Amino acid sequence: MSIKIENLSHIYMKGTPFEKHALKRINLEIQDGEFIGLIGHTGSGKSTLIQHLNGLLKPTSGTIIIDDLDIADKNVKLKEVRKKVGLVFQYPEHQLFEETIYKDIAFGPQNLGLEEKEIEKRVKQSMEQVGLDFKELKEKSPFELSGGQKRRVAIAGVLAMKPDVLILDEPTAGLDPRGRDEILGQIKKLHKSQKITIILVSHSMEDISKLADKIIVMHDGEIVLFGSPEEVFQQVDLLEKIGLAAPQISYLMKKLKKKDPEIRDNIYTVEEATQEILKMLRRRKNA
Ligand SMILES: Nc1ncnc2c1ncn2[C@@H]1O[C@H](COP(=O)(O)OP(=O)(O)OP(=O)(O)O)[C@@H](O)[C@H]1O
Repeated sequence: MSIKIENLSHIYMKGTPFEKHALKRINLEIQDGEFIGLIGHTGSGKSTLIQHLNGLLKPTSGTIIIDDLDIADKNVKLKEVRKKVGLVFQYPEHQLFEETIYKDIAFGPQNLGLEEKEIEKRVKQSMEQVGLDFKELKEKSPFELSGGQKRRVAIAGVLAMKPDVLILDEPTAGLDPRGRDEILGQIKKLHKSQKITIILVSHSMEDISKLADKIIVMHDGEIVLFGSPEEVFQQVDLLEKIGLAAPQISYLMKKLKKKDPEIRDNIYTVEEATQEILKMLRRRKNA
């Protein structure tokens, strides 16, 4: 499902002393099935942008067309928009409230008025899609699960609505490295198997670079970069100016790899880069 945003602006508390121009004439086109990473500092406008995509926020001006549907149009029902676009909020496990995992995931489809048989099918499928065992876990309380598993239940709840676009706001926030890897692995699998459009919001260039086909970089309410990871990483000066320095490491390590092919791929942190450079120096010493 394609998304086309034209001249989208959003001003919070317009006309008050607290007025905030959170989105400034955003233009963006996302193609069906793309995996998009959305990155930017706190306050750059990421959450404001994604909340427009499922109708939670209305534009101050501009249009958002999702699959030929102008979702800002007053006549378009929010229920229709939510069926197309699933949004997983930050810390979605805080919104789990039913006594069993089944009931929690079934909540959305029940609201759609689906038959019990279809609901069960969807709960089962969406649990499988996030790597949770249906039989073993369906009657358990969500609160018996680990942080990462709870989050997967919350994601399954959104998947059970069968959205064409899945937006995840900081899905790895607050998880330990294992939980992070699990969630990212599941999201990657999901994209591959379901071919849905995914927008992954993150502060971590590392997470995003591992998964996304294209990266959107936001700064102060504007999209300052939009392109493949390779294209975005090459804009070293701009990224440095807005304080997103990490991709520089990846970019420089790629350059270094041309001189020493044994350097491994996908290095995004200072620690990893240091390790690889030390290994490279050792290799040279032993050569
Ligand atoms: N409900 C609101 N009322 C007023 N201002 C708001 C509101 N929500 C966000 N803002 C402001 O709008 C700007 C963009 O905020 P937004 O939450 O979209 O940024 P973000 O990039 O998602 O940040 P984070 O990474 O912290 O989630 C910020 O300056 C923020 O303070």
